[in-house]
Amino acid sequence: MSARIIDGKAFAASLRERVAAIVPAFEAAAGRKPGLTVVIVGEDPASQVYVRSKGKATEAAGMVSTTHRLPETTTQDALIALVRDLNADPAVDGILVQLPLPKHIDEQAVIATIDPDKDVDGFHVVNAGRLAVGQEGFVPCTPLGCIMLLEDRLGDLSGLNAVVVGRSNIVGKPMAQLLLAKSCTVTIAHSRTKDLQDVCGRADILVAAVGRPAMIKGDWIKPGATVIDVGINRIDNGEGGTKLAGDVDFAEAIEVAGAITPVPGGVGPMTIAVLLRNTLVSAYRRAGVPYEKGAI
Ligand SMILES: Nc1nc2c(c(=O)[nH]1)N[C@@H](CN(C=O)c1ccc(C(=O)N[C@@H](CCC(=O)O)C(=O)O)cc1)CN2
Repeated sequence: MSARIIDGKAFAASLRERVAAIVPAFEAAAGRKPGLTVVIVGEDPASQVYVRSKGKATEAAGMVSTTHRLPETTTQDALIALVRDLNADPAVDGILVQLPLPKHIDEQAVIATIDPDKDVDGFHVVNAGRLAVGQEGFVPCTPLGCIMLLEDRLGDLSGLNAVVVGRSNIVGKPMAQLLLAKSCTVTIAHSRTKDLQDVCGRADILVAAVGRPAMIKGDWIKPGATVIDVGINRIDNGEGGTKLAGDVDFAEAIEVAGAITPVPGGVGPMTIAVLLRNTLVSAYRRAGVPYEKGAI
């Protein structure tokens, strides 16, 4: 058996187009464009690439993109002061502080400063709480993108056994909450889980978000399962360079799974597409303009 490849790149492109098609209607109703501000501290090369991509995608969708590039030596107080200014700026609908931050800055303290109603990353504890109790808020972009891919592939997810390997605040935990909200039977597994292979083998939906290249082997996967690989690990390509690899052993998994996201080209591109979606939703909510929820 050879699994169907879930084309996250194509799905993300269509989501970005859908968002861009709605932006003019927002502008006509609100008299301004939606605005996303991204803050990056330091020179982490991968973060620089992601932030550039976010800026380009935001502009391509017809929104206002602003990027604050701060030096590695920026103090936590200076970063928090900038976030407070952005909270108070009516033209800013979405604030995103690129992670990871330099070690001398407490990420949680910075995230806690972001106005929850501009927190398009969905990382603020208020948005985590809203997700947990089923209230409207912002949901982290990567897990929401995974749910979109899963529903596109499987339709109704209710009753399915879902296993999420990884318990981070930005992927594992919100992913589990979203699957629960879709009426899946959810297990969160992690590095201390006993019989991890056995736990994974019971999953109709297996989400890997551990950050360990090729950790999930083919014989861990239930035949026909849908596998969502959130891992983006840079590894040696054997020719003196590097390449990206997921948390799932793709060559093995493709022989067993029913469908699987590749790395690259699976979940990754959904992160930025959903960010644009969250920014547009924020703009509508903040402007008090009604919008068709199903459309975005
Ligand atoms: N504030 C945030 N920081 C970080 C987030 C986030 O959602 N909010 N997520 C990641 C990084 N990230 C966006 O910021 C991101 C990661 C990967 C991709 C992506 O498109 N990946 C491609 C491969 C790209 C490449 O060649 O390197 C893919 O998987 O196909 C987009 C965004 C951590 N920080």
